[in-house]
Amino acid sequence: MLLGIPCAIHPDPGLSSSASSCWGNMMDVVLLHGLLLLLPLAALLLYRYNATFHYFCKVAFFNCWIIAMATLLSPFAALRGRSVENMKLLRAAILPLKHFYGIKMQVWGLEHLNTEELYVIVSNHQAALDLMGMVEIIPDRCVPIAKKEILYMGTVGWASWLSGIIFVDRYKREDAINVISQTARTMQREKFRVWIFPEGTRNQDKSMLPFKRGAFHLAVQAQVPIFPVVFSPYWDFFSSKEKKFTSGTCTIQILPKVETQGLSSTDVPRLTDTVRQAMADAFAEMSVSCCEDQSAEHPQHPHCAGVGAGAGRGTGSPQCEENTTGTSN
Ligand SMILES: CCCCCCCC/C=C\CCCCCCCC(=O)SCCNC(=O)CCNC(=O)[C@H](O)C(C)(C)COP(=O)(O)OP(=O)(O)OC[C@H]1O[C@@H](n2cnc3c(N)ncnc32)[C@H](O)[C@@H]1OP(=O)(O)O
Ligand SMILES: CCCCCCCCCCCCCC(=O)OC[C@@H](O)COP(=O)(O)O
Repeated sequence: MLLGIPCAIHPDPGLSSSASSCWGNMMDVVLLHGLLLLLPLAALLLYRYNATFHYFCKVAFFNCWIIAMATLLSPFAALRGRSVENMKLLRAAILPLKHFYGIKMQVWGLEHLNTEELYVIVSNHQAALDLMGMVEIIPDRCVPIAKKEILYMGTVGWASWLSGIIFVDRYKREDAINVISQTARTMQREKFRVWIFPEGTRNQDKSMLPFKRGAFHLAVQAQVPIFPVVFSPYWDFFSSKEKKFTSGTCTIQILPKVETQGLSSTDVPRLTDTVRQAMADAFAEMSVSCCEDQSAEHPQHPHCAGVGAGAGRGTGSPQCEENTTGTSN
């Protein structure tokens, strides 16, 4: 008997039709087992040697991790209710991801964020992978502004809502402006910081998109400073166009704060341009050191060396904090 199928092991040429169909069943089972063994092997080989398959596996793992964590942690977050304190759970859930992907995180200028005051963080937005960089530096009591679509992503939406993430409908300008104006009032009252991606969408081009003005209106209305944050280009380890996802290094640079005290809505266009220019300069500088990294055989904190000269705009020297992971692909 094989897996509950009563059957002779060796077929006899003189067997009845029921016996030969029994032999057929056994062959099916053997083939099925063979296939079941071969499939993981084939997947393993594809993962190892096919960059596109590798990319999709890693992206799928990223999404599954977020969904799993959101599903696991939402009930705990729900006990507290909607609260910015739940961002700590979200942060802890995402922090380990860099280890799985072999992504090293280098942070410069973290000392700029070590202040009691409230502020708005603006950063460039390359991919969902930005979440891994965000959790490296996100200060206490800080919530991102996100597109409303995330709210409808099942438990991910639920976890995001419970963590106090603020949602805007990008296709309804009036509504989005209202949400931002209301945020300006509540961030002072409830003492929280806000993180906005002023490009408004993901962008992996060599330059940043024009900035939306909401973040700057928010900072001016709340009369809080802006901290520009720049993620170095992901080109050497991630590209959704080329379907590339390898291990690599991401540098996060926190630029000195830009004050908004005394500014009004008429100053917003100029403020937006000033901040974008500072970020674009830092991004360009990081792009150079990013490409140098690729060619250098033994880079020794190349980003620190590269930025020390240019990006120490303003206070203090840039702090280079390497947050290294062990694994690679
Ligand atoms: C518990 C454990 C759980 C574990 C699991 C975790 C799950 C993890 C999941 C999730 C984590 C979080 C993930 C975060 C990442 C998400 C990232 C995104 O979603 S990025 C997309 C959304 N973000 C934005 O879109 C930026 C904000 N947008 C804006 O600021 C825009 O300005 C907006 C929408 C308000 C309007 O956009 P316009 O396209 O119309 O363009 P404009 O040029 O900016 O504005 C047009 C006019 O309106 C004025 N305006 C804009 N905002 C104003 C305001 N607040 N007040 C007054 N006027 C305003 C402007 O000054 C402009 O007018 P004039 O040209 O200057 O005359
Ligand atoms: C029920 C199905 C759930 C599927 C859940 C997939 C989990 C991944 C969610 C991670 C959120 C990452 C945040 C992010 O990076 O969103 C992209 C937006 O910023 C910009 O959007 P777009 O570039 O304008 O499309």
